[in-house]
Amino acid sequence: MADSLLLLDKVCKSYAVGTPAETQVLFDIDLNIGKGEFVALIGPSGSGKSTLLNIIGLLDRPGSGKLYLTGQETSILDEAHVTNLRGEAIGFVFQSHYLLSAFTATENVMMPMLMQRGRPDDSMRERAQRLLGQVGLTQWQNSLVSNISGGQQQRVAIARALALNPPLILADEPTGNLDTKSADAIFELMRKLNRESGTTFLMVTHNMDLAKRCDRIIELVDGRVV
Ligand SMILES: Nc1ncnc2c1ncn2[C@@H]1O[C@H](COP(=O)(O)OP(=O)(O)OP(=O)(O)O)[C@@H](O)[C@H]1O
Repeated sequence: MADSLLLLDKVCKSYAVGTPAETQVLFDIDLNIGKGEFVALIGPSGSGKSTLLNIIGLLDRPGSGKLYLTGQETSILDEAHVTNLRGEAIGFVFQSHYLLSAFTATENVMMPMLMQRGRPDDSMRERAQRLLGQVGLTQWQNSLVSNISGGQQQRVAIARALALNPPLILADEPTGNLDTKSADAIFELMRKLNRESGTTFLMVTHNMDLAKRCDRIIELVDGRVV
């Protein structure tokens, strides 16, 4: 396998810990994802995919077990360092893309750079426009995102996820709201970016046709990798 980018060692997670409603949803998850891989995460509704993605995305902490990202053991990091690592190492693409509809495509893609560096400059705008070119949106770069199609909005979300050049992109049902043709185009775009730039992708999907076209499928059932 290629160099490891993400390593999970016996990760467990429970909700409502310490209450009568305590429920364990992840059981001893071991996972090793190499640099440059494109991995699908599948499983029935309620199997723990979003919980696992939140833990890998450093939005939630495991109850027990260890998570290494870019070689760093994350459980020993304080909140400030976790936030930094999340910003540097991970780009997020969601089914509802959470774009700012009153802003242009370029402004949306500039947003992570702005949050990192504080004030806008020409190099940010140029990088945002270059990324929009990579996702096929050059002619829409000055459009308000409220004025473009769902598929185009998802392309903006992908460009935004790439803004800080993270080694890992986490995509939660990125094609869930799209028709078959647009879903296929978005998947092929992510595959192309993965091949060209070596960015690692972990994609949660219910679409088996797309999952089969990934390098590897990880299946969760009742909180366990099967
Ligand atoms: N914040 C929470 N508090 C309590 N239980 C939760 C919480 N979030 C999720 N769960 C429970 O954990 C289990 C796993 O949920 P999760 O959302 O991770 O599954 P999923 O595989 O992503 O499902 P889907 O495909 O429907 O999104 C479910 O039984 C869910 O009800």
